Amino acid sequence: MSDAARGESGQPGPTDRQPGVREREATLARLQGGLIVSCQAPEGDPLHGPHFMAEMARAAWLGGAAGIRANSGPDIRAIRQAVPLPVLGIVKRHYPGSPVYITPTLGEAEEAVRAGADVLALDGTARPRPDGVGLERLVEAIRARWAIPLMADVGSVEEGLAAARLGFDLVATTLVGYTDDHPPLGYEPDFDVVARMIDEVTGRLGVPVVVEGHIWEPEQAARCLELGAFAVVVGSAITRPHLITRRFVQAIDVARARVARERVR
Ligand SMILES: CC(=O)N[C@H](C=O)[C@@H](O)[C@H](O)[C@H](O)COP(=O)(O)O
Repeated sequence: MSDAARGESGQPGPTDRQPGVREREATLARLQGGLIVSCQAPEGDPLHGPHFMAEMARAAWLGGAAGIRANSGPDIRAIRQAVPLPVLGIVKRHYPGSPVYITPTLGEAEEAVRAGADVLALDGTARPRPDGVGLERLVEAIRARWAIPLMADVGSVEEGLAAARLGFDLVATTLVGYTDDHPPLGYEPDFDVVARMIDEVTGRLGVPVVVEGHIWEPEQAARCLELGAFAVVVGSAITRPHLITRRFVQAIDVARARVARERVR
């Protein structure tokens, strides 16, 4: 959301100037067919904090990223100042007893919008939210306040269809492998789910699908786009050095064990 859209007080609300249809369409057009780099480092991570995330976003921008996904008001604000790219904003917050943590309530939505998110992403599953407000009502409340494109992070094709019917501008596969609907995934997205999501959500309902999560190779990202994805989001494989290191170490450990076995024979 542009500074003008946040109004003179800096406090967005129903009366603030909002991005027009053209501005929203322009934001989505900039993301279409591109790589969105998720720059996130949770507390405890060596790169945690807005300074590191802004620099990470700058590196992604230099590499040709079309957009950035970022978590928390401070990170979104810093990244927005650092790079001229659309920011998909989320605020992750864990509430006791609630499985929903990606922009779970209106409060987190407000934090992301105030920080300058150009697209707001939120958990688009039907799972219970910490404040008991259902997804449909939350979407209504957000829409009543801000004219910002909304992206639903879902864990199944059914949830993708439901989110598309609720009027989300984008549906993302972010939570596939993280809910009860699907076993955990490794270093590859579930391409069956990706293909079905695109067929159903984009093919039948005309809502663009973003493939996010478990993309570790450039070829996987390219395959998603060939299948008809609107854009792809890559996080860990680009912005989480300790996970990238671990992958190399695991491969080396496997090779070392194999060599040792062959020597014994
Ligand atoms: C499930 C969940 O909370 N996903 C989060 C969403 O914001 C991030 O932790 C992921 O890093 C992001 O989705 C990108 O995925 P990957 O890091 O696999 O490229």
